[in-house]
This record gives sequence, C-alpha cells and structure tokens, in this order.
Amino acid sequence: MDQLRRTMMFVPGANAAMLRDCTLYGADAIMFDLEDAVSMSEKDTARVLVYSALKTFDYSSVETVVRINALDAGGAQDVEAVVLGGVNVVRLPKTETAQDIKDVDAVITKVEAKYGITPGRTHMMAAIESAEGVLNAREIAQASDRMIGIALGAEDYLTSQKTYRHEDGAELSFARNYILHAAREAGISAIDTVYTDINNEEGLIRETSLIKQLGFDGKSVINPRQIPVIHKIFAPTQKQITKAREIVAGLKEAEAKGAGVVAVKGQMVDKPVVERAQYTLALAKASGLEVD
Ligand SMILES: CC(C)(COP(=O)(O)OP(=O)(O)OC[C@H]1O[C@@H](n2cnc3c(N)ncnc32)[C@H](O)[C@@H]1OP(=O)(O)O)[C@@H](O)C(=O)NCCC(=O)NCCSC(=O)C[C@@](O)(CC(=O)O)C(=O)O
Ligand SMILES: [Mg+2]
Repeated sequence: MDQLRRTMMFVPGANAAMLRDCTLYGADAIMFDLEDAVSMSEKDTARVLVYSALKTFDYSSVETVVRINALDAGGAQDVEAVVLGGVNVVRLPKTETAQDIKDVDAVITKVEAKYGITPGRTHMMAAIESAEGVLNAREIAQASDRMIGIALGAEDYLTSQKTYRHEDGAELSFARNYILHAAREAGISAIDTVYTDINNEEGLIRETSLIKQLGFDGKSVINPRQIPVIHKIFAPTQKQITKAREIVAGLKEAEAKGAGVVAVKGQMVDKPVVERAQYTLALAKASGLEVD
C-alpha cells in the first residue's frame, strides 16, 4: 500500500532532546518544525539543529518532514539546509495559491542541482490554513509533481474564519471535505489538523473517528500520547479483517469460474468492494495485525 500517514508528529525544531528521541513513539512521520513552534530569536538555531539531526540520527523508521518558514521569512535558507540534510518532505505552511508551491519547488530544484542531489528526490506537501487556501486546494494539490499530500491547519484557518473549535467540528466541515476531495483528485494524501487539547482523549477519539469516516489518511499530532489513540482508530477491526478476507477469497473463486461479480454472505462483491477489502487488509498488515 501507499506510505502510511496515520500520524505526523510536530517536533519543535529548537528542542534538541525531542529531535533525538522523537522516533521512539511510533509515529508514521516526524515533522520537524521551523515555523510557529520556534520563536523568532531561535530560528537560526533551530535550522542548524534540524540539519544536524537529519545528518546525525537514524530516522530510517519514519518519513521525515520539515515545516519551513515562508520563503520571504527565512524559508529559502530552511529549504537549503533540510534538502541538504536529506529530508523526505518539505511542508509549506499557510499555502494560499498554487504559485506558492511552484516557488518552493523552484528553490528545491536549485538546491538539488547545486549539491548533486537526484532531481525530484525531495517531496513536498502543503498546509492549508485560510479561506483562500481552501478555495485553491485543487490547484495547490496539483501544483507540483513533488506533492505527496495536503493538510488542514485548523488553528490558523479558524482564526481567519472568525470562529473557533467546537466539539462537533461543524466549523471545519467544508474545509475538511474540500481538502479531502482535492487530495483524492490529485491522488495524494489528505492529513487532518492537530487536536490541541492533549489531555482530552475522548475528544481526540471523537475527532479521529470522524476524519477516518470522511476518508482522511491521518492527522498531524503534537504529543506522543496521541499516537496510539489514533493508530487504534485507524486499525481495522477483526470483524472487518475477516470480512475483507472473505471478499478477496470470493473474488478469486469468481475469477476461477470466469464471473466478474459474486455474492459473499448475501453481499454483492464487485471491483470497488474488492479494492476496499484489499485496502483494509493492507492497512491491517501495516498496523501489525494478523491478516493471513
Ligand atoms: C504540548 C507540549 C508542550 C506538551 O509537553 P509536555 O512535556 O507537557 O508533554 P508530555 O506528554 O509530558 O511529554 C512526555 C514526553 O514526550 C516528549 N514530547 C512531548 N511532545 C513531544 C513532541 N511533539 N515531539 C517529541 N517529543 C515530545 C516530552 O519531551 C517528554 O519526554 P521525556 O521528558 O523524555 O519524558 C509538547 O507536547 C509539545 O511541545 N508539542 C509540540 C507543539 C508544537 O509543535 N506546536 C506547533 C504545531 S501546531 C501549529 O502550529 C498549529 C497549526 O499550524 C497546525 C497545522 O498546520 O497542522 C494550525 O494552524 O492548526
Ligand atoms: Mg498554523
């Protein structure tokens, strides 16, 4: 299956201990932050620390992402440092237009050429954090071949919308659905926003269940305690795994008989049902569950 992105954990770039220990908690991706989790006075230090961490520590068990600053606020230096450090994905915050992505793409292309790095090796993703960004999500998602995902940044987005987080998430409904459609149209990942109330496990479960139901690939997280909660919700249940196995076996039987459609325990099984079953089994396997 595609790269698992159930959890993408923000790690403040100026915190050396967190940079060292962040792989211990089992997140699918680690997102080193050079933007809002770093004070203005620590921006240069954080850039150097993240570069050194990428060069020094073994992050091979995770996907590495760096949230850079805007290009006119130190972002160009951020890109040079982290592309040279070998990061997997550069995340642009507060993306408003496709041109924002093209501009960062051009800087990455220059840096890859300057240091003899395989062209296109560095991937990109966009965080969408404003009304303009949401409305341009389709063009943003397709702005570069480097794009692997788009994410909602709800804290900034809701500030721009003149509202705040509510329990039922109604205020995020349009942005979530639009971003998800834009990601699916482009064939890239859709990552939901952070849940900031770190001691509220019930709220995290409610929000994660909702975004999984919508079809998101995962969430940005800010604290290691959120990771197992989210992974548990994304893991298929034993009942879903059993059903998926029956469907895949049913298809094999149908193929052997030369039929395109078959009924498994009273349910019609055709191509989309089989694709979903195969995805369930791949997700179960990736979640470390027994599938055979
Ligand atoms: C919240 C808190 C201070 C709580 O700390 P506490 O220490 O009370 O937590 P504890 O649970 O006690 O920690 C137990 C152990 O885990 C270690 N540990 C904790 N967190 C860790 C971590 N993240 N990475 C690695 N290690 C970690 C800790 O060091 C300790 O290690 P040890 O001492 O060895 O036991 C801490 O988590 C934290 O700083 N989080 C990151 C915050 C952040 O990055 N915000 C910016 C991104 S959002 C944004 O910008 C909005 C957005 O832009 C988003 C979008 O765009 O998507 C939008 O607009 O919506
Ligand atoms: Mg933000």
